[in-house]
Amino acid sequence: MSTTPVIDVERLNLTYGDFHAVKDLSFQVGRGELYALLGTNGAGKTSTLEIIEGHRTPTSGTVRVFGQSPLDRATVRPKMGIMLQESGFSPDLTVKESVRLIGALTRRVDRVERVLDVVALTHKAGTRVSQLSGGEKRRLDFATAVYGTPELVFLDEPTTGLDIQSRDDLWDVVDKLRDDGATVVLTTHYLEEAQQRADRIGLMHRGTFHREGTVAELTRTLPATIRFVLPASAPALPLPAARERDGRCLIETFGLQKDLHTLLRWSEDHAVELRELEAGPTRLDDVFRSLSSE
Ligand SMILES: Nc1ncnc2c1ncn2[C@@H]1O[C@H](COP(=O)(O)OP(=O)(O)OP(=O)(O)O)[C@@H](O)[C@H]1O
Repeated sequence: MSTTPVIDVERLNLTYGDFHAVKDLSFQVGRGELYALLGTNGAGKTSTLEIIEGHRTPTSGTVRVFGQSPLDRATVRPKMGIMLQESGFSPDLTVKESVRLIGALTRRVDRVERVLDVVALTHKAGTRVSQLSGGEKRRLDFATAVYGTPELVFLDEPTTGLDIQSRDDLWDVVDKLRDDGATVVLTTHYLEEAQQRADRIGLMHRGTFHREGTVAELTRTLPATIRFVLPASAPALPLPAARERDGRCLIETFGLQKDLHTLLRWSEDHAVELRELEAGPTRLDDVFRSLSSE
């Protein structure tokens, strides 16, 4: 089996006039991986993806997709399924005509009926795009990533506007694509989805990676949290805690189990109820907040 990464980005730079949008970015995505490119607004995610997808030329650096320049569109493009934030299908086309158009544009082979079934739009095949609901439009956008079972799939905010059932359905389809060997690059502002789904995450901030690694690697550097509400009459806590409004307390710790044990024993000894008690490891949201405040 080939060990060449599906995506290989080396010292990528992009400037818009004198604005340096992507700065010396390097990363690789291996075959079969789900890689989430996350970041603050304006971090440079879209710019980076546009270069990898072959829509934009970098100012400097090298990008290889399947070992080739993404600007070599005739070779690389048929292997990519790109679900943009908005595909821009003509509002006058029907759903079926739009799906057929994907086949013509990507030059991949598939059956339109199969794709309609996979994205649950068979019952809307004859409906014009202009008459679809927001979630249905999003499922039609998703057809671009499904048509012809591409080897590399880009999902740009794929679940925005989808109800919970449609989200689960979409992820089931993505799982199937991955079972067939597809590599997936995801961008999303739903950090929980990235945390659950991604093998690795690149966290961008101001044009460069702030952190990169597995979710475990990203969260390991931050303390776990214990949150609860304390009655006003409670005696002094056994551990240092930040006091927030209305008796809310926050303990940050690298020894979650030990500190939780200390706290629970203290509450029992003093007959103090810790209301709304929550304890858990750092979530990706917390990593993001620490980033935004830098
Ligand atoms: N065509 C352009 N001309 C000039 N500046 C641009 C252009 N496109 C993007 N930028 C700037 O480059 C920076 C990176 O933009 P980009 O769209 O790549 O960020 P992003 O991480 O995708 O952001 P978001 O999460 O807000 O969509 C931003 O500051 C943006 O204003």
